[in-house]
Amino acid sequence: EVREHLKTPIFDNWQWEEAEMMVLLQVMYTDLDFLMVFHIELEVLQNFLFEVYCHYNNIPFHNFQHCFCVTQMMYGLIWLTDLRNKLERIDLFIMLTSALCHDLDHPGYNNVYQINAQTDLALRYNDISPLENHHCAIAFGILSKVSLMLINVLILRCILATDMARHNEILNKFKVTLPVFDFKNKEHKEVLMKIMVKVSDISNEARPMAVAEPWLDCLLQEFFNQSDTEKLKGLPVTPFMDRDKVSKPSSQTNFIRFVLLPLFTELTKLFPCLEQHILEPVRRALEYYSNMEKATQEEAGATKS
Ligand SMILES: COc1ccc(NC(=O)[C@H](C)Nc2nc3c(cnn3-c3ccccc3C)c(=O)[nH]2)cc1
Ligand SMILES: [Zn+2]
Repeated sequence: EVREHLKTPIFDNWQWEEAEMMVLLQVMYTDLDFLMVFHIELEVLQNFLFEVYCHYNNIPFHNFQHCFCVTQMMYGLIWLTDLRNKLERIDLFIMLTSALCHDLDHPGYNNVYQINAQTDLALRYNDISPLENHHCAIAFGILSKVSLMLINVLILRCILATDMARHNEILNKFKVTLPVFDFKNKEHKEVLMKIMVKVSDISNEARPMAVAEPWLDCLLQEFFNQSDTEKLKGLPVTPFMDRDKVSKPSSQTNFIRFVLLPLFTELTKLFPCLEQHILEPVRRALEYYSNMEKATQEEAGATKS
C-alpha cells in the first residue's frame, strides 16, 4: 500500500525518516526495472543512493528531503503519464537520476549571490549557472565512483535545465513542440525530460497543503538567510528574498500565477490526466494563498484605520 502511495503526488515526505526515504528511493529504482535492464547490482544502487544522501547539506530547503520530494514527484509523474510505455528505460533512468542529483551540495545561496559575492563556484563556472554546473560535477563524481557509467550528456542537460533563469527559454521550446509532439523524436523527448525535471523540482504546491506549506516556510527561511548575509556583506539584496519586503502569501500567489500554472498547463496539454492530479491542487493552493493575502491586507487595513 505504501508502494502504491509512492506513485502519487499526495505522498507526505514529512512522515518519513531519512533512512526510510533511502529505502523508498531504492523501491523507485527497482520498480522501474532499472536494475534488471541495466544489470545494476542492488549493492551498487545502494552505494549510489548513499553517496547522493551524503552530498546534500543540512540547510532549510535544498536538503535531502527536497531531493526526495523531487524524485518522488518524478516517479509519480512517470506512472501517472504512463511514460513507461512511451519512453525507453534509459530515458526514465535519466529523468529519475536527474531529479535525484539536481541540487547536490546546494550551499543555500542562489546563483545571484554566487555571482555577486564572486564565490569559488562563480569563478570556476564563469558565472554561468554556477550552482547547476556544480550539482552536475558532484553527480558525475558520484556516478563514476560507484562505476555507474550510464551517465551521459542528457543528465547534464536535465540538471542544467533546473536553473530558473532559463525557465522561459525551456518552456517556450516545449510550447512549440506540443502541437507536433512525437515521442520518437530525439529533440521532443529531450525538452520533455527537461520539463519533467523542472515540474518535479518546483511542484510542492501540487501536494496537499499540509505537506506543501511547510516547504514554503523552509524556502523563505533559506532565502532570508541569504538576504541577511547579503545585507551584512553590502551585496545587492534580491527583493523576493528580503524579509523586510516579502509577504509570504503574495509572493506565493505571484509564483503560482506566473510560474507554476503556465508550466503545469502546458504539461497537462500532453498528459490530460494531470489536470486532476496536478493542476487542481495548484488552483486550490492559489485560492488558499489568495485568501491568506486578503486576510493579511484586511488585517493591515484594520490596524491602520
Ligand atoms: C524565474 O525565477 C524565479 C521565479 C520565482 C522564484 N521564487 C518565488 O517567486 C517565490 C520565492 N516562491 C517560490 N519559489 C519556489 C517554490 C518551489 N521552488 N521554488 C524555488 C526555489 C529556489 C529557486 C527557485 C524557485 C522557483 C515555491 O513554491 N515558491 C524564484 C526564481
Ligand atoms: Zn531543487
